[in-house]
Amino acid sequence: MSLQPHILLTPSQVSERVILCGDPARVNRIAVLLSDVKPLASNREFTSISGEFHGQQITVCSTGIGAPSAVIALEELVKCGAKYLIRVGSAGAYQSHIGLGDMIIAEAAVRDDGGSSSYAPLSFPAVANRALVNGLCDYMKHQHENHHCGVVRSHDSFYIDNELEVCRKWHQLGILGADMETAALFTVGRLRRVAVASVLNNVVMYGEDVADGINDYVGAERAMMHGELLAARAALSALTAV
Ligand SMILES: O=P(O)(O)O[C@H]1O[C@H](CO)[C@@H](O)[C@H]1O
Ligand SMILES: O=c1cc[nH]c(=O)[nH]1
Repeated sequence: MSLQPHILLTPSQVSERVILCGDPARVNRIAVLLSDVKPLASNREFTSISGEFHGQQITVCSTGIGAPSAVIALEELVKCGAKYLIRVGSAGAYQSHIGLGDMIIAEAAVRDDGGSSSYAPLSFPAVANRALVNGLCDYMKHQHENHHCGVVRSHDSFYIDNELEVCRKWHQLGILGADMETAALFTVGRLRRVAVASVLNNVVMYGEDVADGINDYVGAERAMMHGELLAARAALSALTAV
């Protein structure tokens, strides 16, 4: 099969187990957890490497911001043979008990994004793969790290005028936090018959607690960097357990 037009990868370069992350810079931060790391490609928002973890080949690929580019990456990776994919992302919390650097493990996602709607009506649920979710939760329990399993919301906009109102609505409905890609990845992954999960590092406290976060800026920064690596470790553990 030919070179994929956006990720610039061929099937021989992609393993069955894949970590997806939004930020291209995160790819190299995740690389420290792998051995035998090889840079693969870098085009637009899609930066990729391969490496090994506990004897398994792993591909790490960034997806940029938002559902459209995340789904392009997913589709092209699946064409190259990816079968198990975990998003290692960041989120903003919708609940005040979720601290900075805490893990949010998405069991399902509210489809407030446009990307997933191009594929399926809103009545189609965005649900994670159960085996991968169990793997992520098992890892967190084993490490005694703060983690929260439940439903997240994926959206398309950061700067809408009624942001506070929207956050309050989803807070009241018990949604754990927000990102921009999880719902589309779950929806399209399900349609393409591949296993997808998402583990999100909380980088924004829920509204009422923002002042506390700013007062402890250094502590907050440390917690979030710890959270990013913790999410990646959990993803590697879950990917190599399936
Ligand atoms: O940290 P990443 O993976 O980029 O994810 C989150 O950060 C970006 C917004 O700043 C969005 O892509 C959102 O989903
Ligand atoms: O508040 C946030 C932080 C990261 N990603 C989001 O979508 N929202």
